[in-house]
Amino acid sequence: IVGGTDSSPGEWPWQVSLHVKLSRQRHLCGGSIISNQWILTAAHCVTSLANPNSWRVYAGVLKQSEINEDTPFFKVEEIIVHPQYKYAQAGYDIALMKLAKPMNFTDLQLPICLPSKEDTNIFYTDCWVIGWGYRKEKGRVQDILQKAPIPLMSTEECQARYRKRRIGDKVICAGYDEGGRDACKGDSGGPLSCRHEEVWYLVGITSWGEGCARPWQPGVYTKVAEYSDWILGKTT
Ligand SMILES: COC(=O)Nc1ccc(-c2nc(CNC(=O)CCc3cc(Cl)ccc3N3C=NNN3)[nH]c2Cl)cc1
Repeated sequence: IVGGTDSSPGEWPWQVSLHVKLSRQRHLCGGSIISNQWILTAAHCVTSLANPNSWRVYAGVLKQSEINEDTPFFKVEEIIVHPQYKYAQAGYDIALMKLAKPMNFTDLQLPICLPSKEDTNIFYTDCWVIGWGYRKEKGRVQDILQKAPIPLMSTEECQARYRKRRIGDKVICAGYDEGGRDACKGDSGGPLSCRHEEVWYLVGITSWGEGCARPWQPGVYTKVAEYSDWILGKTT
């Protein structure tokens, strides 16, 4: 996250850190708890590593330094990538991870609400992007979970800023025309969380952008409300 600040313990209890363990282990992406057995993340996070056994899901953590060989994690039983996904800029950048065992909810690990598909007309005004990603384009993964408030942008405004790309209605853009606050490398798969009438909703999944926090280059997020049928169909 560029231009963010440290989060507090339990501030974003739905945020998870997705680690990959091959020879070494490292944070690869963010993700969101949507039920006691399902994590929602970005397809581009998992297509490189389709083997569920390579993944470790860490919930209830604020700092990456809390994670060591003794830290409990959730194993992944199944990974479901959206069938129309090709690459992030083409959309459908959404995937589900089924945990091998259901988690117990605690103050530090709780699900976030999915927006309903009728939600596409709610104008969210209190949205935050969260993650352990870089604070600048040539940076490194951060220890303390970062948060930044980001205003949503209309599809028309977003298309005007990304002239060479097709910005469809299944993505949502968020950013500042002056730049300065944005997601960055290592944040993808994580939530764009919006609070509406005291309830937090998973409005977007961090997907792509042209650089990080550049002027006129907003972040592009998978619009979760457009996928509620797909999510419910796969998880119930
Ligand atoms: C010790 O462990 C490690 O070092 N781990 C580690 C893990 C992951 C990565 C990593 N992840 C990605 C995937 N893309 C994103 O995360 C954000 C994309 C994005 C989304 C929005 Cl909305 C806005 C802007 C951008 N944007 C554009 N340019 N940069 N960011 N790329 C790389 Cl590199 C690097 C290191």
